[in-house]
Amino acid sequence: MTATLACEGLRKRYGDVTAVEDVGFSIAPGQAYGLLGPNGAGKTTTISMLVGLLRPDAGTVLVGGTDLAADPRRAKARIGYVPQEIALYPELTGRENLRFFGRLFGLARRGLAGRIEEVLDLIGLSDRADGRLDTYSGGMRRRINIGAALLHRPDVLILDEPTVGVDPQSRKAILDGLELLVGDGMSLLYTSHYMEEVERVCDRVAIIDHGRIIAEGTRRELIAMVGSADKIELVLDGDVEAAYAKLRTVEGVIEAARTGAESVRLIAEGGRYLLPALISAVEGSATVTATQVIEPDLEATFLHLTGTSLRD
Ligand SMILES: Nc1ncnc2c1ncn2[C@@H]1O[C@H](COP(=O)(O)OP(=O)(O)OP(=O)(O)O)[C@@H](O)[C@H]1O
Repeated sequence: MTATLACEGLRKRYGDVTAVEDVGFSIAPGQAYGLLGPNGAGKTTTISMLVGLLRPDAGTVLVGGTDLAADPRRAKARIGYVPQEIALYPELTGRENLRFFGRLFGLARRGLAGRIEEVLDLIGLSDRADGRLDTYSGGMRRRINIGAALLHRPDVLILDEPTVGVDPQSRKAILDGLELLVGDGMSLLYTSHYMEEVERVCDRVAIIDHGRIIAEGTRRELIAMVGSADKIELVLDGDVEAAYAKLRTVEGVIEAARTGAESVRLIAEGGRYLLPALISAVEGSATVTATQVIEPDLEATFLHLTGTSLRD
């Protein structure tokens, strides 16, 4: 099957700064692909090369099998690009802004009005379409950005950190809308430094750091890289020191630490299933008054691979 979007060996340097080095991945039709990395990791530079705004120093981009460098017109027609900011017209309504972009992109007048209504529905702004842009929240404006990128029915939608600076309500509307689009068969390239968004929206994820992809796979594959151990927090009432000594000996417990006068942290294989054994182990010394099992997530993978936290 031809990939909707594929790139290989992408490189971009700015003087001494290597912004992107040897970046490559492939997005199948209907796949939601996440590019996860901290600020400055090279996400925007990568996207700029994928959409033809920046010429790579090396590497190739294929959009639906068409080489972007050889036939940019044809390749770009299949891409919907949502940059971090686009200039919208504050004195025009949401609908008028979409009409403006539709004409700017060269869409035929015939059919445009109907397509605008479809897009307004997709981005959840049908009932506010006649409001002026300067009365919109930041999140509503971002949704108009997304709508503008969808007008020409692209095969792949590329979004550069679409929820930065967006209110929670719009954030939810954006993520819900993207899930619907993917459900309808659109491919997505989603970049973010919020791992919980990438975990929610994307089937496959590349972790990018210092311009390079350092890990790639399904969410499950990436999380498996940190191993299958869970973190368990226990709050105890009674002789905590004696209980702690007993907990350390329970089979499956890999590490144990006192984290407070009444609390203990354990790292254990299959932590969830170990809880009954832990609770009975401390019997006679203390009772467990609260438990929390924290399963590994992409944040843990990122920490494991880079030694730094995603949110710096
Ligand atoms: N025009 C430029 N000139 C010089 N250096 C640049 C330029 N654009 C980006 N860089 C550098 O390249 C690296 C990657 O930047 P990029 O904007 O692609 O990262 P990012 O992951 O998109 O981060 P952010 O979320 O902050 O935009 C950074 O070190 C940045 O300072």
